[in-house]
Amino acid sequence: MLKYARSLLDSVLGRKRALDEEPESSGSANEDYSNKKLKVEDDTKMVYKVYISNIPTCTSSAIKKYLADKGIPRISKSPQWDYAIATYKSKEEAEQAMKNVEGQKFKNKVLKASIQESTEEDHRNRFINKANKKKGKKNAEEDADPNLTPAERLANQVTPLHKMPYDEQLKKKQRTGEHHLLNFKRELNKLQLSGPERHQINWAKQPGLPCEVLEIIASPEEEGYRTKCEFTIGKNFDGEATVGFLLGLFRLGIVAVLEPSDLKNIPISAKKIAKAMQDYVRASDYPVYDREAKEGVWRTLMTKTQRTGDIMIVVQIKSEGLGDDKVDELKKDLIDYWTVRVKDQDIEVTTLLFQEWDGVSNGLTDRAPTQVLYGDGYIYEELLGCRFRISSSAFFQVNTPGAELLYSKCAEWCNLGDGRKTTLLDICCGTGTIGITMAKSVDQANAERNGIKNVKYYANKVEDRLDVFRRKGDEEIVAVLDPPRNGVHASVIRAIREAEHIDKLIYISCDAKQAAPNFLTLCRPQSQRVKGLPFKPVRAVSVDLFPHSEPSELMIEFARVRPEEPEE
Ligand SMILES: C[S@@+](CC[C@H](N)C(=O)[O-])C[C@H]1O[C@@H](n2cnc3c(N)ncnc32)[C@H](O)[C@@H]1O
Repeated sequence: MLKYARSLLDSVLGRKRALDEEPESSGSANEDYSNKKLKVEDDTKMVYKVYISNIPTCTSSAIKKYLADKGIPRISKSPQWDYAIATYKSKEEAEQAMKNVEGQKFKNKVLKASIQESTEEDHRNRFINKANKKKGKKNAEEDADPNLTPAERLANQVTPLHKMPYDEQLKKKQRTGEHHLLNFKRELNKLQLSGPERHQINWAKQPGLPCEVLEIIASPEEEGYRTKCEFTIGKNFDGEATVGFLLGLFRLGIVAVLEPSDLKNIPISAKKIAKAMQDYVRASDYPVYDREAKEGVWRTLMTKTQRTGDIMIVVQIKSEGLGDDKVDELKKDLIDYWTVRVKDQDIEVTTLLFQEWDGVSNGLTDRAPTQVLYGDGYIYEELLGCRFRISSSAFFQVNTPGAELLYSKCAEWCNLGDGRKTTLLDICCGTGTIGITMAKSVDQANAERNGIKNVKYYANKVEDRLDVFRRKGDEEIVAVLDPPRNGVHASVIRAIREAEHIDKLIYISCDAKQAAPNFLTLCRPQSQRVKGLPFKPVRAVSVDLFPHSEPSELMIEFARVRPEEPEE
């Protein structure tokens, strides 16, 4: 009988998601929406930055309050900076701000102030350069190129490989996968080992790659493959309400939102929905949310557009100050818009959801409920002949045909279903796609007969159910671990090692650099702390689920190193 361990039901119930970076700026509460400083109409206009220095580091909220009292309500200040920056559009205002603080004492330090002037365009380009350097982008120079249109800059930011032919992208990703494997081997060899167990990593002493590396598996679709998109609602450089992506990093000062029309990874259906939302917001009486002033109404639009044709739309607003009647009116109008008025644009919404979020974090959040305005709050996707129900917060691979190739390869490596009694542990299973598709494809008759009843789910964090690994029957155990970006808690890897009946672990990683500590714990020689025989990598393959972007999935098969087997 196959049995599947489900570690977390968050994809069904709705749990954690990464939140955008928080802004460092403080804002005044009552500004006119039409007069935002993010509106850039003339690139030759000047910007005046007041640098206030000699501030103790790690002092953000205190200095913000202090400067606000001195008539400087908006500053940029990071805890590690010993300075703050206030930006003005007029020289007079900047000079006044400088006068207000120059020579003043804050926490026993005498503040200094100076003004730096530049054009709007220089100001913007500097932020773009900074953002790119921070991301280690090689094309930072290119992005600073004044000949690049903002749309080209956005494409470089969101899909940095978009100008590279796809076969070149694949070669690059193949090399990246191999580089991660070599690094992992290098780190393993760096361990200071003195005990007799050090021979357990003799395999890592061999030159070259630590295991067989197969040729990268390409995405079946190169463009428009992203089923899930989260768009920001803000203003473009002309101050018009726009639904798209932020150009650059907000905390570095880039606040313009650009339409996704030129982005290769966004499907036409999602672009169409974003445009329809933009039309709606532009015609609305309510302003878009300003991330700096933390005012306004329209915040985020999320779309999930599946291969089945199902469409989920989630609209997030800041409702503070609107009052219940206005919010109800707005919800009714949204329902009418998305279910009736957009029909002529060939948009057939399956379910519409709504989130009210007054907090400062950007993007959809698990800290506020999501209300279902239309439909039942779910959509469906088909994958390897199985049908999955997806909620608004569910994790589901964003490239369905690519995920099919990944999971098929995983099933091949698991090598279940040739009559042997096997238990598959699908660790961090989310919606359960890996286990369920394998149950079907591996043992079709059995799956049909049982209606995939041979599955058992544990809706917990995997680290809270380590007992599952200890359960031992007479069957073979194969484990698949498909964790979040940063891997799993070391206790999970230690528990897998201690479960000596587990001989094979297929580790799927979307960020092999972050998962490297897990690989090390899995393969390092036995010690007081890390018990159980180690594993070693036997084969690996990259699977590209994100054409035109940097990441790809790296799947590694690890096998238990048994003493009777030569480790070399
Ligand atoms: C990369 S996804 C893989 C999901 C699954 N294989 C699928 O395709 O739907 C990682 C999953 O692990 C879940 N997760 C995150 N932290 C976890 C934890 N501590 N224990 C168990 N699962 C966790 C996430 O919610 C997410 O669903």
